Amino acid sequence: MSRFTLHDLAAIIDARAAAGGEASYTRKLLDKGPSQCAKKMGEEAVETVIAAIGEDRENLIAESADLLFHLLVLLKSRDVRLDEVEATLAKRTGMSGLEEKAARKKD
Ligand SMILES: N=c1c2ncn([C@@H]3O[C@H](COP(=O)(O)OP(=O)(O)OP(=O)(O)O)[C@@H](O)[C@H]3O)c2ncn1[C@@H]1O[C@H](COP(=O)(O)O)[C@@H](O)[C@H]1O
Repeated sequence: MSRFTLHDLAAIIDARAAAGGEASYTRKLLDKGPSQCAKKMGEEAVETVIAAIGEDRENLIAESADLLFHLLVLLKSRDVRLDEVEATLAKRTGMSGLEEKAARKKD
């Protein structure tokens, strides 16, 4: 079985966004606009933090899945593609986190 990736999930989100009329969770959330998508992603981020602090490994995995899904929906709501985020990450490879932070402060 081939590996399911975030790109596969982003493609499903694209398809739901393009599908006319029929109700889907993704489409309903996108129809509420970027602010609601951001609010929902914020909730999922908090739930992920709580799961991490609670040391419940299975819950952390489940909440992380919710968080990544809602991040992709949020990016879609602002027409940002996953590969654009990946390109930014790629530019940072070979640079330490501390160097990256210093470089950002100069911008
Ligand atoms: N990966 C996900 C996924 N992860 C989480 N969720 C939904 O995100 C919601 C999480 O919200 P909460 O945990 O806060 O629960 P809730 O109370 O039901 O949410 P709200 O009513 O507050 O919005 C739940 O309704 C989950 O079902 C997801 N919904 C969809 N997907 C993927 O998107 C595809 C398309 O889904 P639809 O758009 O529903 O067809 C699916 O096949 C999946 O691959």
